[in-house]
Amino acid sequence: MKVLKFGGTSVGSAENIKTLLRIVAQEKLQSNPVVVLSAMSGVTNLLTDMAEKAERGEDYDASLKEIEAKHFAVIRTLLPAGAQNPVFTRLKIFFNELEDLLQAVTNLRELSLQTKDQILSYGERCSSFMIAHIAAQQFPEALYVNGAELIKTDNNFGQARVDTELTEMLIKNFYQENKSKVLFVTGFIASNANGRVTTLGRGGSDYTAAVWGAALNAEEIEIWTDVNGMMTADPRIVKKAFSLPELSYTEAMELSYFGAKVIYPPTMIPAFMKKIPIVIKNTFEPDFAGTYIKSDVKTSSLPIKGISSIDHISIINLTGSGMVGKAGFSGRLFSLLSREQINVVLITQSSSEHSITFAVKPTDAGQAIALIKKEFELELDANKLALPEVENNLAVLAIVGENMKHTPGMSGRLFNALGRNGINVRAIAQGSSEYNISVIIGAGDLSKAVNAVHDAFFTDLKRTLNIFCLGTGNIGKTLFNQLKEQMPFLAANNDLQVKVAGISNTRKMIFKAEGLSLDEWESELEKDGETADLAGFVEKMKQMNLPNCVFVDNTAAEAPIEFYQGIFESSISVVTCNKKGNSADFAQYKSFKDTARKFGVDFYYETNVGAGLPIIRTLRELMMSGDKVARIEAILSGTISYIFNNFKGDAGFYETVKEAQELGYTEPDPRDDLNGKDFMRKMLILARDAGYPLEASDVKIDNILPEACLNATSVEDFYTELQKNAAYFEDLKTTAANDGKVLRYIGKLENGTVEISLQMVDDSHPFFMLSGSDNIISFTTDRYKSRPLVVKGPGAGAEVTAAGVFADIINVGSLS
Ligand SMILES: NC(=O)C1=CN([C@@H]2O[C@H](COP(=O)(O)OP(=O)(O)OC[C@H]3O[C@@H](n4cnc5c(N)ncnc54)[C@H](O)[C@@H]3O)[C@@H](O)[C@H]2O)C=CC1
Ligand SMILES: N[C@@H](CC=O)C(=O)O
Ligand code: NA
Repeated sequence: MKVLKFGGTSVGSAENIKTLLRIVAQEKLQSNPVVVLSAMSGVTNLLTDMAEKAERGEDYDASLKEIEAKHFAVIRTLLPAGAQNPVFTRLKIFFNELEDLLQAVTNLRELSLQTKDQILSYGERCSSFMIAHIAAQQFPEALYVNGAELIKTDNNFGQARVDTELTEMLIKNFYQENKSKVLFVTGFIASNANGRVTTLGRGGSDYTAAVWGAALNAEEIEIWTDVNGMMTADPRIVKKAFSLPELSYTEAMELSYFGAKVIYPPTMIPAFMKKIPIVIKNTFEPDFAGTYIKSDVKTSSLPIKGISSIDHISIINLTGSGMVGKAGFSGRLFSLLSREQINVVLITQSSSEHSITFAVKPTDAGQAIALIKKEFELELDANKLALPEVENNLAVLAIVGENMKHTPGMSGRLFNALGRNGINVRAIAQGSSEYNISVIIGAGDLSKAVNAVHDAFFTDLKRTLNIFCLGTGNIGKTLFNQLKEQMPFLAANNDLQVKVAGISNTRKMIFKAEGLSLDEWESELEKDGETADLAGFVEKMKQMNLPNCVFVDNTAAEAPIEFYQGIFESSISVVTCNKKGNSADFAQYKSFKDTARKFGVDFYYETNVGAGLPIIRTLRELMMSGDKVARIEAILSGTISYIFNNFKGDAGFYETVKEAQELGYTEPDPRDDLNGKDFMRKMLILARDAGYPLEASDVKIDNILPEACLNATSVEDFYTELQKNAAYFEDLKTTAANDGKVLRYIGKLENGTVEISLQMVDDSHPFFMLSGSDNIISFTTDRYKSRPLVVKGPGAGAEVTAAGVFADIINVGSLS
C-alpha cells in the first residue's frame, strides 16, 4: 500500500484534479492508496491574509469570494449537475463557519494562533471533501477523511508536535475499518487532546503523508508535486540542473535544508525512522521516474548530489579573548539562540577559538545581537568580547553528497571554481559527516557561484563559457560564423557550450544573459542594440556577473586595452587578437600577466603572432618546461609575405597590396603592415614572452617604403603614393629576380635584440620557399640547438585568425 500526497498545484484546478485522479486510478490497480491532499494553490495564503485583515478590522470579503469561486468552478466542471448539490452544501457550511470565525476575529481584533489554525484548516477540508466526492464518480469507495481527528498533537498551535504513539494507533484502527476504501485525507491539520484543530507547520501535508506512511508501514510515500523530483540545483538559477534519480535520507535532508524547496526535511523523519522510501514525482509528468529517497542508495558516480543555496542570510561575528579556552562559551551562546527560537544556519569557529561566526536569517539578526549583548554584558564591559558584528546581503551555497566522504579534492574543486570566478568566500563550514560543505558568499554572487560550481562538479555536462565580444569586423564576424557552425559538434560531444552574452562594435552594443542567437545577432544588434559605449559595455559585463566569463577583443583599437586590467581584477579572462595591448609599455604587458595570474584567470592571445598558427603557445610551453630561447628568426607579416610571393612577373605592387587587403590579410589600416609596425608588434610580443623586457623603441626596423608612402596621411593617400612609386618597387623586384633571389622581410631576435630587415634570399635560405600569406618561425633554443623548431603556414586571413581566437576561447579554464 502506498501513500500519495498531492500538493497545492496538483489540486489547484479542475484540469489538474483530473490528472491527479488518473494517477490515483492507476495506483488503485495495485492496491488502494491513501491520498493526502493540500489546500488548492493560493488558498492557504488567502486564508492567512483574511485572518490578518479581520484582526485589523479590514474587509476580507473579496478573498472569501475568491476562495469560494475557486472551489465552485471545480465542482461545476468536474461533477455532473445531479451530484453537485451535496458538495455545494457542505462547502457552503464550511464557508459559513469560516465567516463566523472571521467575524469573531474582527469583533475581538484578536487573532490567536489557535484561531488561526482553525481558519487555515478550511483550506484542506474544502479541497479534500470536494476531491473525494469528485473521485467517488469514478470509484465509489472514495472516502473523505478529516485527518485532523486522527493526528494527535500537543498545543503548539501553528507548529504542533505529533503524539506518535497515539496517532499511529488511531490511524491504524481507522485504516483497518476502512481498508476497502480509497481515503482522501486532509493534509497539514491535526488536533490536540481537546479536539481543537492544530496545524503541523511548514511542509505540513508532507508530514501528514509521512505520519500515515509510517503508521501503516506503507510500501512507499509518493510526494506528487510540480517538478521532476529533487534536482542538482535550483533550476531557476542553473538551467543545466537535472533531476536526481536517488538520494539517501541524509542527502535529501541536507539538500532540502539549504533551500531545495521540494520537501521540508523534518517531514521526512517519520519515514526515515521506518526506512520507508519517499518518492518525489511530478503530477504533470507522471511517467518521469522522479527522485527516490531511501536508506540503501546505490553507489553513484556523481561526485556530489547537488548544490543547494539560501539567497538571504546574515552572519554574526563574535571575537574576543573571552571565549578562548572557555568550555561553556559556545554552549551559552547557542542555547540562548535556540531558547529564543533563532535558527542558526551554519557555524564556524577558528581553531584559535578567538572568533565564532554564525549565520542566521536576516530577520533574526537584530534580535540575535540584542540577546548576545544582554547575555554577555559582563564580558562586553570587561572588553573580553568585542561588540558583535553583523554582515548582511550574504548567501549560503552548499555542496551535498555522501560520495564526498573519503573523496579527496572535493573542497579543492569547490574553491577553485569559486576562486576562478572571483567569488570571495566569507565563511566556510564542513560538517564532520562530510556530507556537506557550505560557504558563505555575497548574495550578488550566488547565481554565478551556483552555476560555476555546478559546471565544476557535473563535468559530464557541457561546461558553459559566457563570452562578451568586442568587434564585429572581419575577424569578429568570422568568429561568430565558426561558433555557429561548430556549436552542434560541441554540443554533441557534450563538453562545451559557448554563449555570446554581449556584443559591441563602435556603433552599437547588445547583451543577453541566455546567449544571443548566432543566426540573428547582426539584425538584433542593429534593431535592439543600444548606442555603443566601451566603458558601459565592460561595466555591464561585470554587473551581469555570469560564471566562466571571457572578454574577447577582436578590434584593432587602443581603447579596449585600458580596461584589461580591471577586467582581470573582476576575475574575467581575456582572449584577444588585438596586438596593441601586449605591444604597448612593457610595464603594462607585465601587469596584465601578473594580474591575470593573481586572479586565476586566463589571458590568451595566440593570434597576436602568426594568426592561428601555434606560435605563442609553442613558445610558452618551451619556456615553461625550462628551455631557453637563443634565437628566433621569422617572417610574421602575412601581408608582406603575400605581396612578395605574388609581386612577380607582370603583377604591380599597388595591385598586389590591394589584393592582400581584399583577402583580409592586412590590418584595418594596411599602412601598419607595410611600414613594419605590425611585424614589430609581433616580434616585441615574442621577445617579451621569451623573457626580454623590451620596448617598441628597442626594435630596429628596415623600412621597405619610400618616404612619400610613409608620410601618407590617409589610407587613400597611401594607395595613391604606392601607385606613384611603382618604379621603386619594380626596381626592387628586378634586382632580386636578376640574382635568382626573392624578397623576404625577416625578423630576428638574438642576444636580446630584435631587428626586422628586408633581405634578398636565394634558394639556399630556409625561408626561400614560401607561398601565399605564409608565416614561418624558427626557434633555436637550448634543446633545439642544431636543428631549430619550425612552425610554418598561413599567418593571416579571417578564417585562420578567427579559428585561433576560437581555440583560445575554448581553452579558457580548461585546465581547471
Ligand atoms: N586579419 C588578420 O589576418 C589578422 C588580424 N588580427 C587582428 O584582428 C583584429 C581585428 O581585425 P579586423 O577584424 O580585420 O578589423 P575590422 O576593422 O574589420 O573590425 C574591427 C571591429 O572592431 C570594432 N571596434 C573598433 N574599435 C572599437 C571600440 N572602441 N569599441 C567597440 N568596437 C570597436 C569595429 O567596429 C569593428 O567591428 C586586429 O587587431 C588585427 O590585428 C590578428 C591576426 C590576424
Ligand atoms: N595583418 C597581419 C595579420 C596578422 O596578424 C599580417 O598581415 O600578418
Ligand atoms: Na599564433
